[in-house]
Amino acid sequence: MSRSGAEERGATIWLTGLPSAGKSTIAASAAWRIRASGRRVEVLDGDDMRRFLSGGLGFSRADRHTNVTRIGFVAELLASHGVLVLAPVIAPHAEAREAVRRHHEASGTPYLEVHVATPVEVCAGRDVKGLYAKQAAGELTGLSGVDDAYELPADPDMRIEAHRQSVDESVRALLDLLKGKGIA
Ligand SMILES: Nc1ncnc2c1ncn2[C@@H]1O[C@H](COP(=O)(O)OS(=O)(=O)O)[C@@H](OP(=O)(O)O)[C@H]1O
Ligand SMILES: Nc1ncnc2c1ncn2[C@@H]1O[C@H](COP(=O)(O)OP(=O)(O)O)[C@@H](O)[C@H]1O
Repeated sequence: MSRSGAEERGATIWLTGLPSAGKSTIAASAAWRIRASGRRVEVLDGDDMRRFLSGGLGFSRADRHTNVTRIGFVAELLASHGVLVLAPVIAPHAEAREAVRRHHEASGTPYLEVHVATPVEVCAGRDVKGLYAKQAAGELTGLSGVDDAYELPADPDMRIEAHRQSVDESVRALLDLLKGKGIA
C-alpha cells in the first residue's frame, strides 16, 4: 500500500536510452493510455526536469548523476503516493540508475527499468533536436552514445526494440509488462 493509504499502488517506470531513441514518445503515449483508464500518471521528461529541477547542470558525469538521482527522488516521492511515474531520461551511467533503483527498494516502491534500445545509427537518422548533426559538425561534445558513454543496461525489466516496431506496439508491450507486474 502507498504511504498515502490510497489503494492504488504507484510505481516508477524509467525509460533509459539514447537521445532520439523514442523514450519521450513512448512515455507520452503510454501515459495517455494509462490516464484514460483512470490512473494518476506523471511523466518526468528529461528536458522539463533539466529546465525546472536541474537548471544549471551540464552533461558531465557528476552533473548527470545529480540530475538522474534528483529525478529519481521526485519519482519515488510521487510513486509512493500512488502515482504511476514514467521517467524518459537518458541516464547513461549504470551507477546512477542503480542508485535510483536502490532508493526505490529502500522505500519498498516498485521500480522498473525499460531500455529503449534504438541503435545509435537510427537515433542519429531521427535526430529530433539536431544534436547528432551538431556533434558531427564539432559544435557539441559529450553526446551520449557518440563521444560520451552510454552504459547498456545489463538486466532491464524490458528492452524495447523501438526501431523494429511501431510506437503502438512498443506501448502495448510496456502496458502488458505493467499489467503482468500488477502495476497498471
Ligand atoms: N551532450 C548531450 N548529451 C546528451 N543529451 C544532451 C546533450 N546536450 C543536450 N542534450 C539533451 O538533453 C536532454 C535531457 O537529457 P537527460 O537529462 O535525459 O540526460 S541525463 O540523463 O542527465 O544524461 C536530452 O533529451 P532527449 O533527446 O529527449 O533524450 C538531449 O536532447
Ligand atoms: N517505433 C518508434 N518508437 C518511438 N519513436 C519513434 C518510432 N518510430 C519513429 N519514432 C520517432 O522518433 C522520434 C523519437 O523522439 P523522442 O521520443 O523525443 O526521443 P527521446 O525522448 O528518446 O529523445 C519521434 O519523432 C518519434 O515520432
